[in-house]
Amino acid sequence: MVRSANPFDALHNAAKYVRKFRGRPFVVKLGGEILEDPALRKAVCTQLALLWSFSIPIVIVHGGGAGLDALCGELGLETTKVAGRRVTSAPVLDAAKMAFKGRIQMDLLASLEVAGLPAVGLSGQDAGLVRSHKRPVAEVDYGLVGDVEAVDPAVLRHLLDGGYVPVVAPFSATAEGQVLNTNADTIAAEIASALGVEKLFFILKVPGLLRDVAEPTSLVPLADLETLKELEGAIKDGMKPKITAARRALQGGVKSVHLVSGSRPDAILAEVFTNEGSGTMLVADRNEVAP
Ligand SMILES: Nc1ncnc2c1ncn2[C@@H]1O[C@H](COP(=O)(O)OP(=O)(O)O)[C@@H](O)[C@H]1O
Ligand SMILES: CC(=O)N[C@@H](CCC(=O)OP(=O)(O)O)C(=O)O
Repeated sequence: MVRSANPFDALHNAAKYVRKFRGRPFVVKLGGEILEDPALRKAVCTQLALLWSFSIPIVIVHGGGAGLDALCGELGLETTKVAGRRVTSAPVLDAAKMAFKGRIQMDLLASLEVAGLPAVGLSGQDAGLVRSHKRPVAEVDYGLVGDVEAVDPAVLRHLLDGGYVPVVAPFSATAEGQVLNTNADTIAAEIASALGVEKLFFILKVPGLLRDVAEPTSLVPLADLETLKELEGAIKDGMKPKITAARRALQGGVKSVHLVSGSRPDAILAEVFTNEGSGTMLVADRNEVAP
């Protein structure tokens, strides 16, 4: 983070962004690796609490892939992921319910509460928030995995209007009531588009989108839909659904998608309140970004 020699300059600069974003919700997706580390989780929640104290409403979508991998290991269930998405049998879906809506969400709610945020836990199943159908079998049978059909953000709007911070676990449900495991990046992007937010954040363990995943200094600070095509070869594993989701959000009207490190104590604040940012900003067309 570039720091100003004069703290009042920094304050003036931050105030510019506070005026811009006040009252306009951000959607923030927290990845499973961050959630599994209590110190990182605490640092992220502290930064989100600061945004909220500046009257920026927040909707959180959480993952939990790493935690579910560990639980499946303990239960003797095999973990299979294809292109960053989990093949989900009935026993794996049961484990996902225990992990995502149970331990992982409750630990996150506790950290948010301690940071001063009035967080309320729900999932895409609640009040028709994320409606889906079972992903059709093609080269891969993903099992009990949902493809999103529609989002009804009414329940989120009620919570935001009441001053709460909704925290959404990565499930969706069919019209017949079948709960389906659904990638958290996908859910975050669909919710961001449905709410018409300006910014969607993905909080990760890595610094952002990297040209070379083995080289943390190869950060891509800004990319648009064209640049993403050129970077296709570098986008692997869990980054694949994230970039697909980011594209979807940008095409759905979200102005910018930010990939930000949750491993650095002030990376989220730097991304929101400084001109330089800290991670990767994705936009539809870089020629339309204000200098
Ligand atoms: N080009 C890339 N830049 C950054 N990370 C990448 C890239 N390609 C693959 N990855 C991997 O994707 C991971 C992020 O996806 P994922 O594990 O699903 O994160 P999360 O659970 O936080 O959402 C990174 O930790 C990194 O290992
Ligand atoms: C279908 C599918 O892949 N669902 C994901 C949902 C959790 C998730 O997305 O967690 P992260 O954001 O931590 O990766 C899974 O089971 O891992």
